[in-house]
Amino acid sequence: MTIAVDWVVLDIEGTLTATSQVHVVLYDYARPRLGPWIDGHGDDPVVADAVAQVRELGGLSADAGTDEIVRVLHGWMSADQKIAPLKTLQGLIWQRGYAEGDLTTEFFPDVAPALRAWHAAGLRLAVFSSGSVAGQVASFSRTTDGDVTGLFEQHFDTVNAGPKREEPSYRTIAKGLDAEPDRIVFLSDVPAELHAAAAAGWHTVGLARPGEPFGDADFGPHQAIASFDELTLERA
Ligand SMILES: CSCCC(=O)C(=O)COP(=O)(O)O
Ligand SMILES: [Mg+2]
Repeated sequence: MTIAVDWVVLDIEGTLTATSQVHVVLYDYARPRLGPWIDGHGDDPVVADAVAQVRELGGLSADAGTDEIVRVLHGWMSADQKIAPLKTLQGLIWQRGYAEGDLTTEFFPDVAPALRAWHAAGLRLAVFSSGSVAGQVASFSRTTDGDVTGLFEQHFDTVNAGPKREEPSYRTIAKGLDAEPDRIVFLSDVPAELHAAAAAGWHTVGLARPGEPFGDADFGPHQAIASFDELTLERA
């Protein structure tokens, strides 16, 4: 499959990394650290704002303590609800984890060679993930394929773009990239995300990676591939 575009926008979980990299490695790392992080960073306005959002969205009282907040956050993680204040707090914890060498991102084997080839061919790379921008950048800074942060020009999350399954988020990103929608391709493992991107006029490619949650999914009108090796991208 060959597609000619200027921008390649990539999802992370299920597209660049195995789902277990997020749900097991990263979630297990964040889980016991949420409470201590909240207690240790009460002066950080980002943390204070996230905590206030957890109280509101989690139906807690305004004076709910850290234990109650952590219980809500753990519940969201168990249900894999990618709610913005949870992603913000996780991102801060992961940022520290990568900086201290506790965490390393493992990409699928086809990913780093493809990213480097597309970048070398003049394609511009960006990310759209539910993971916070801080978490995205940190996770690219220390991978089994080295530091790949320099390959990416822009990062989008549910805070600066919006929900991944809603068309307006993709219009916001296209504006941020200063690109016409038909000059952008979105790569994701989640059909509902691809539907939203296609509704905004983007090219779409589904990742049906064997053994992943969406490995056998019905990608409908979207072309589906099992590996980046099956995809040729050219600069428009
Ligand atoms: C270090 S970013 C981790 C990714 C993450 O937290 C996540 O929820 C992945 O969601 P995606 O939208 O990339 O499927
Ligand atoms: Mg995904």
